[in-house]
Amino acid sequence: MINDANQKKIEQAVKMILEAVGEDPDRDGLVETPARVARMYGEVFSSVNAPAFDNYKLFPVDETTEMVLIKDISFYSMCEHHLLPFFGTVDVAYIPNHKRVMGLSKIPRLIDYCAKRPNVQERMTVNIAKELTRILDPKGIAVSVSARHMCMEMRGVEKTGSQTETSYYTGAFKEDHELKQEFLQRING
Ligand SMILES: Nc1nc2c(ncn2[C@@H]2O[C@H](COP(=O)(O)OP(=O)(O)OP(=O)(O)O)[C@@H](O)[C@H]2O)c(=O)[nH]1
Ligand SMILES: [Zn+2]
Repeated sequence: MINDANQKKIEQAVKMILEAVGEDPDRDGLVETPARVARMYGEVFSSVNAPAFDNYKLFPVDETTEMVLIKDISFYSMCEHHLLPFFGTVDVAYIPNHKRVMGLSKIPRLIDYCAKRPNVQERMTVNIAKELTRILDPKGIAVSVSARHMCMEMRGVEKTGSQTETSYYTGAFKEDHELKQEFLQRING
């Protein structure tokens, strides 16, 4: 959450950027832009210095419950090198432990929590697994992230539509080749 002082700080910075690129920050279309950008940064960076993610509920299950897989969860984040968006989908699987599972909607919420800060895709991928480990202590986690990076598309190397894929495995997914293959088959098939 951005407080009033920081909102003003961003507004001043955006005004300076507009001036530096040769724009007139006082023209009609731009006059409210610094304030809008400050509010927007408040949204897309809302996890910076936020308290640990605690918006979840755990539910009891039988100990034989197997892989819980949620596919194609959309996310939007910002690359920390250029402050341009990278966005795509996350597939997450875990093997429950301690006879408990997490409320399903809380996994996309956790992904948003991990996404709403300046990021690199690799670190976001690992962070999702770390948060799930903290909350659930599962027998294993698999996280696969596929994303488009605007810093590679609209500038720089300009490779439109290229996808960056990252993954991270813990516990049973790391040790059990068949389980990892099952995860990959289910997310790709
Ligand atoms: N590993 C990783 N790299 C990223 C990510 N997002 C952006 N990058 C890269 O960060 C690098 C920054 O490299 P620099 O050479 O300092 O920046 P640059 O001069 O703007 O580089 P170009 O993008 O090649 O023009 C670039 O290669 C980006 O593609 C990410 O999530 N993970
Ligand atoms: Zn970038």
